[in-house]
Amino acid sequence: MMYEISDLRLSFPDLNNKPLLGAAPRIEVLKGLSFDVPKGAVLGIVGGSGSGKSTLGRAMLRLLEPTAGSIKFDGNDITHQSEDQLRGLRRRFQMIFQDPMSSLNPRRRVGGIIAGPLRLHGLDGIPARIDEALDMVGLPRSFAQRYPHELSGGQRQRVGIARAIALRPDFILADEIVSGLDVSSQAQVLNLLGELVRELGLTLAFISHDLSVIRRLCSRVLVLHLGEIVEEAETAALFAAPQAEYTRTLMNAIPLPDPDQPWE
Ligand SMILES: Nc1ncnc2c1ncn2[C@@H]1O[C@H](COP(=O)(O)OP(=O)(O)OP(=O)(O)O)[C@@H](O)[C@H]1O
Repeated sequence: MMYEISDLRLSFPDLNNKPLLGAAPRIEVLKGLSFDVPKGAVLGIVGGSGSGKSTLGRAMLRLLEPTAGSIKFDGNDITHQSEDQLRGLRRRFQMIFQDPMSSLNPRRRVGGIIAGPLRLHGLDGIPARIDEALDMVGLPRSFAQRYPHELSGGQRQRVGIARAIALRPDFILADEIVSGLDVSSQAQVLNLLGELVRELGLTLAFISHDLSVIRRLCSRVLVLHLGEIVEEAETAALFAAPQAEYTRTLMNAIPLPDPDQPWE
Protein backbone atom coordinates (compact mmCIF):
# COMPACT_ATOMS: atom_id res chain seq x y z
CA MET A 1 0.00 0.00 0.00
CA MET A 2 1.13 3.54 -0.72
CA TYR A 3 -0.94 4.90 2.17
CA GLU A 4 -2.69 3.23 5.08
CA ILE A 5 -4.70 5.76 7.05
CA SER A 6 -6.41 4.76 10.23
CA ASP A 7 -8.80 6.80 12.40
CA LEU A 8 -7.06 10.01 11.36
CA ARG A 9 -8.06 13.00 13.46
CA LEU A 10 -6.91 16.56 13.22
CA SER A 11 -8.08 19.57 15.16
CA PHE A 12 -7.15 23.23 15.23
CA PRO A 13 -7.41 25.65 18.12
CA ASP A 14 -10.55 27.75 17.75
CA LEU A 15 -9.00 31.18 18.12
CA ASN A 16 -12.34 32.95 17.67
CA ASN A 17 -13.60 31.44 20.90
CA LYS A 18 -10.44 31.63 22.95
CA PRO A 19 -11.12 32.57 26.58
CA LEU A 20 -9.01 35.40 28.02
CA LEU A 21 -7.24 32.90 30.22
CA GLY A 22 -6.32 29.37 29.25
CA ALA A 23 -6.20 27.41 26.02
CA ALA A 24 -8.59 27.88 23.13
CA PRO A 25 -11.13 25.11 22.55
CA ARG A 26 -10.34 22.94 19.53
CA ILE A 27 -12.31 22.39 16.35
CA GLU A 28 -12.04 18.89 14.93
CA VAL A 29 -11.66 19.19 11.16
CA LEU A 30 -10.87 15.51 10.40
CA LYS A 31 -13.06 13.24 12.47
CA GLY A 32 -11.55 9.78 12.30
CA LEU A 33 -10.82 8.94 8.65
CA SER A 34 -9.75 5.44 7.64
CA PHE A 35 -8.83 4.44 4.11
CA ASP A 36 -6.04 2.92 2.03
CA VAL A 37 -4.44 4.12 -1.19
CA PRO A 38 -3.07 1.15 -3.15
CA LYS A 39 0.09 1.66 -5.19
CA GLY A 40 -0.74 2.92 -8.68
CA ALA A 41 -4.21 4.11 -7.66
CA VAL A 42 -5.72 7.39 -8.79
CA LEU A 43 -7.90 8.39 -5.88
CA GLY A 44 -10.29 11.30 -6.07
CA ILE A 45 -11.07 13.18 -2.87
CA VAL A 46 -14.22 15.22 -3.31
CA GLY A 47 -16.24 17.37 -0.98
CA GLY A 48 -17.67 20.83 -0.53
CA SER A 49 -15.93 23.87 0.86
CA GLY A 50 -14.69 23.31 4.40
CA SER A 51 -15.16 19.52 4.26
CA GLY A 52 -11.49 19.04 5.17
CA LYS A 53 -10.00 18.06 1.80
CA SER A 54 -6.94 20.30 1.97
CA THR A 55 -6.39 19.50 5.63
CA LEU A 56 -6.42 15.79 4.76
CA GLY A 57 -3.97 16.37 1.90
CA ARG A 58 -1.65 18.36 4.13
CA ALA A 59 -1.77 15.69 6.79
CA MET A 60 -0.94 12.99 4.22
CA LEU A 61 2.17 14.95 3.20
CA ARG A 62 2.90 15.68 6.85
CA LEU A 63 2.71 19.41 6.35
CA LEU A 64 0.36 19.11 9.33
CA GLU A 65 0.70 16.74 12.26
CA PRO A 66 -2.37 14.61 13.08
CA THR A 67 -3.95 14.91 16.50
CA ALA A 68 -4.71 11.18 16.65
CA GLY A 69 -4.80 8.07 14.50
CA SER A 70 -2.06 6.99 12.13
CA ILE A 71 -0.70 7.52 8.64
CA LYS A 72 1.58 4.98 7.01
CA PHE A 73 3.39 5.81 3.80
CA ASP A 74 4.71 2.73 2.01
CA GLY A 75 4.82 0.90 5.33
CA ASN A 76 6.50 3.74 7.26
CA ASP A 77 4.54 5.25 10.13
CA ILE A 78 4.88 8.99 9.49
CA THR A 79 2.14 10.17 11.89
CA HIS A 80 4.40 11.97 14.32
CA GLN A 81 7.82 11.80 12.69
CA SER A 82 10.06 14.84 13.00
CA GLU A 83 11.38 16.71 9.96
CA ASP A 84 14.71 14.96 10.52
CA GLN A 85 13.08 11.56 10.48
CA LEU A 86 11.02 12.46 7.42
CA ARG A 87 14.01 13.67 5.42
CA GLY A 88 14.56 10.42 3.52
CA LEU A 89 10.89 10.12 2.61
CA ARG A 90 10.02 13.72 1.70
CA ARG A 91 11.24 13.40 -1.90
CA ARG A 92 8.87 10.47 -2.41
CA PHE A 93 5.62 12.36 -1.73
CA GLN A 94 5.02 15.62 -3.51
CA MET A 95 2.27 18.14 -3.90
CA ILE A 96 0.98 20.18 -6.80
CA PHE A 97 -0.69 23.34 -5.63
CA GLN A 98 -3.94 24.99 -6.47
CA ASP A 99 -2.74 28.31 -7.74
CA PRO A 100 0.53 28.15 -9.67
CA MET A 101 0.77 31.96 -9.88
CA SER A 102 1.17 32.17 -6.12
CA SER A 103 3.16 28.95 -5.69
CA LEU A 104 5.75 29.75 -8.39
CA ASN A 105 8.32 32.36 -7.42
CA PRO A 106 7.71 35.23 -9.89
CA ARG A 107 11.36 36.33 -9.78
CA ARG A 108 12.75 32.97 -10.82
CA ARG A 109 12.87 31.50 -14.28
CA VAL A 110 11.11 28.19 -14.90
CA GLY A 111 14.45 26.32 -14.87
CA GLY A 112 15.28 27.74 -11.44
CA ILE A 113 11.82 26.91 -10.15
CA ILE A 114 12.17 23.26 -11.17
CA ALA A 115 15.76 23.15 -9.89
CA GLY A 116 14.82 24.36 -6.38
CA PRO A 117 13.51 21.08 -4.94
CA LEU A 118 16.16 19.09 -6.86
CA ARG A 119 18.89 21.06 -5.06
CA LEU A 120 17.08 20.79 -1.76
CA HIS A 121 17.11 17.02 -2.06
CA GLY A 122 20.76 16.97 -3.17
CA LEU A 123 20.11 15.41 -6.58
CA ASP A 124 22.75 15.64 -9.29
CA GLY A 125 22.51 16.18 -13.05
CA ILE A 126 20.07 19.03 -12.54
CA PRO A 127 20.10 20.53 -16.09
CA ALA A 128 19.25 17.15 -17.62
CA ARG A 129 16.50 16.62 -15.05
CA ILE A 130 14.99 20.02 -15.90
CA ASP A 131 14.97 19.17 -19.63
CA GLU A 132 13.43 15.78 -18.91
CA ALA A 133 10.73 17.26 -16.66
CA LEU A 134 9.80 19.86 -19.30
CA ASP A 135 9.64 17.08 -21.93
CA MET A 136 7.36 15.05 -19.70
CA VAL A 137 4.85 17.87 -19.26
CA GLY A 138 4.93 18.80 -22.95
CA LEU A 139 6.65 22.19 -22.65
CA PRO A 140 9.56 23.21 -24.91
CA ARG A 141 12.94 23.04 -23.17
CA SER A 142 13.46 26.72 -24.00
CA PHE A 143 10.76 27.51 -21.43
CA ALA A 144 13.41 27.00 -18.74
CA GLN A 145 14.46 30.59 -19.52
CA ARG A 146 10.99 32.09 -19.07
CA TYR A 147 9.37 33.71 -16.08
CA PRO A 148 5.97 32.57 -14.74
CA HIS A 149 4.22 35.78 -15.86
CA GLU A 150 5.21 34.99 -19.46
CA LEU A 151 3.17 31.77 -19.39
CA SER A 152 -0.53 30.98 -19.71
CA GLY A 153 -2.44 29.50 -16.76
CA GLY A 154 -2.27 26.00 -18.26
CA GLN A 155 1.48 26.34 -18.92
CA ARG A 156 2.08 27.51 -15.36
CA GLN A 157 0.21 24.50 -14.06
CA ARG A 158 2.47 22.31 -16.22
CA VAL A 159 5.49 23.94 -14.59
CA GLY A 160 3.98 23.08 -11.19
CA ILE A 161 3.62 19.48 -12.35
CA ALA A 162 7.16 19.46 -13.80
CA ARG A 163 8.57 20.71 -10.48
CA ALA A 164 6.90 17.81 -8.67
CA ILE A 165 7.69 15.00 -11.10
CA ALA A 166 11.32 16.10 -11.60
CA LEU A 167 11.93 14.55 -8.17
CA ARG A 168 10.55 11.24 -9.44
CA PRO A 169 8.19 10.84 -6.48
CA ASP A 170 6.09 7.75 -5.86
CA PHE A 171 3.06 9.75 -4.79
CA ILE A 172 1.60 13.08 -5.85
CA LEU A 173 -1.18 14.99 -4.20
CA ALA A 174 -2.90 17.47 -6.50
CA ASP A 175 -5.08 19.99 -4.65
CA GLU A 176 -7.72 21.70 -6.82
CA ILE A 177 -5.16 22.12 -9.57
CA VAL A 178 -7.55 22.69 -12.45
CA SER A 179 -10.11 24.86 -10.67
CA GLY A 180 -8.69 28.11 -11.98
CA LEU A 181 -8.38 26.95 -15.61
CA ASP A 182 -10.78 27.22 -18.53
CA VAL A 183 -12.44 23.98 -19.66
CA SER A 184 -10.03 23.20 -22.49
CA SER A 185 -6.89 23.77 -20.35
CA GLN A 186 -8.53 21.67 -17.63
CA ALA A 187 -8.99 18.79 -20.07
CA GLN A 188 -5.37 19.06 -21.23
CA VAL A 189 -3.97 19.09 -17.70
CA LEU A 190 -6.15 16.11 -16.71
CA ASN A 191 -5.02 14.15 -19.78
CA LEU A 192 -1.41 14.97 -18.98
CA LEU A 193 -1.78 13.79 -15.39
CA GLY A 194 -3.42 10.56 -16.59
CA GLU A 195 -0.51 9.93 -18.98
CA LEU A 196 2.11 10.67 -16.31
CA VAL A 197 0.43 8.29 -13.88
CA ARG A 198 0.58 5.51 -16.47
CA GLU A 199 4.09 6.23 -17.74
CA LEU A 200 5.79 6.90 -14.42
CA GLY A 201 3.78 4.41 -12.37
CA LEU A 202 2.72 7.20 -10.00
CA THR A 203 0.12 6.97 -7.28
CA LEU A 204 -2.09 10.04 -7.30
CA ALA A 205 -4.57 11.63 -4.93
CA PHE A 206 -6.60 14.30 -6.64
CA ILE A 207 -8.56 16.76 -4.53
CA SER A 208 -11.46 18.59 -6.14
CA HIS A 209 -14.84 20.01 -5.24
CA ASP A 210 -15.96 19.05 -8.74
CA LEU A 211 -17.12 15.47 -9.30
CA SER A 212 -17.05 15.83 -13.08
CA VAL A 213 -13.30 16.48 -12.97
CA ILE A 214 -12.80 13.50 -10.67
CA ARG A 215 -14.84 11.29 -12.98
CA ARG A 216 -12.48 11.94 -15.90
CA LEU A 217 -9.34 10.98 -14.04
CA CYS A 218 -9.92 8.86 -10.96
CA SER A 219 -10.61 5.16 -10.58
CA ARG A 220 -11.80 5.45 -7.01
CA VAL A 221 -13.49 8.23 -5.09
CA LEU A 222 -13.69 9.22 -1.47
CA VAL A 223 -16.46 11.65 -0.58
CA LEU A 224 -15.77 13.92 2.38
CA HIS A 225 -18.41 15.87 4.24
CA LEU A 226 -17.78 17.87 7.42
CA GLY A 227 -14.58 15.98 8.15
CA GLU A 228 -15.95 12.49 7.65
CA ILE A 229 -15.90 9.99 4.80
CA VAL A 230 -19.53 9.62 3.81
CA GLU A 231 -18.86 7.33 0.85
CA GLU A 232 -15.98 5.49 -0.78
CA ALA A 233 -16.42 3.63 -4.05
CA GLU A 234 -15.08 2.82 -7.50
CA THR A 235 -15.84 5.81 -9.73
CA ALA A 236 -18.15 3.87 -12.06
CA ALA A 237 -20.10 2.42 -9.12
CA LEU A 238 -20.36 5.82 -7.46
CA PHE A 239 -21.86 7.39 -10.57
CA ALA A 240 -24.12 4.41 -11.27
CA ALA A 241 -25.54 4.26 -7.76
CA PRO A 242 -24.45 6.90 -5.26
CA GLN A 243 -25.20 5.71 -1.74
CA ALA A 244 -24.88 8.82 0.37
CA GLU A 245 -27.36 11.66 0.21
CA TYR A 246 -24.46 14.10 0.18
CA THR A 247 -22.92 12.40 -2.90
CA ARG A 248 -26.22 12.88 -4.73
CA THR A 249 -26.17 16.57 -3.80
CA LEU A 250 -22.67 16.89 -5.29
CA MET A 251 -23.80 15.09 -8.45
CA ASN A 252 -26.72 17.41 -8.92
CA ALA A 253 -24.20 20.27 -9.00
CA ILE A 254 -22.48 18.87 -12.11
CA PRO A 255 -23.34 20.86 -15.23
CA LEU A 256 -24.49 18.84 -18.23
CA PRO A 257 -21.78 18.25 -20.87
CA ASP A 258 -21.64 20.85 -23.60
CA PRO A 259 -22.07 19.10 -26.99
CA ASP A 260 -20.01 21.85 -28.66
CA GLN A 261 -16.95 20.91 -26.61
CA PRO A 262 -15.30 17.91 -28.28
CA TRP A 263 -13.40 16.99 -25.09
CA GLU A 264 -16.60 16.37 -23.15
N1 LIG B 1 -4.78 26.39 10.14
C1 LIG B 1 -6.08 26.35 10.46
N2 LIG B 1 -6.51 26.84 11.64
C2 LIG B 1 -7.81 26.79 11.99
N3 LIG B 1 -8.77 26.26 11.20
C3 LIG B 1 -8.41 25.77 10.00
C4 LIG B 1 -7.05 25.78 9.57
N4 LIG B 1 -6.99 25.22 8.34
C5 LIG B 1 -8.25 24.87 8.01
N5 LIG B 1 -9.11 25.19 9.00
C6 LIG B 1 -10.56 24.95 9.02
O1 LIG B 1 -10.78 23.57 8.73
C7 LIG B 1 -11.94 23.39 7.92
C8 LIG B 1 -11.58 22.56 6.69
O2 LIG B 1 -10.72 23.31 5.86
P1 LIG B 1 -10.07 22.72 4.53
O3 LIG B 1 -9.28 23.81 3.89
O4 LIG B 1 -9.39 21.45 4.82
O5 LIG B 1 -11.38 22.40 3.67
P2 LIG B 1 -11.50 22.13 2.13
O6 LIG B 1 -12.44 20.97 2.02
O7 LIG B 1 -10.19 21.98 1.49
O8 LIG B 1 -12.25 23.42 1.65
P3 LIG B 1 -11.97 24.40 0.42
O9 LIG B 1 -12.45 23.64 -0.79
O10 LIG B 1 -12.84 25.58 0.75
O11 LIG B 1 -10.52 24.69 0.42
C9 LIG B 1 -12.46 24.78 7.60
O12 LIG B 1 -13.52 25.04 8.47
C10 LIG B 1 -11.28 25.67 7.88
O13 LIG B 1 -11.71 26.93 8.32
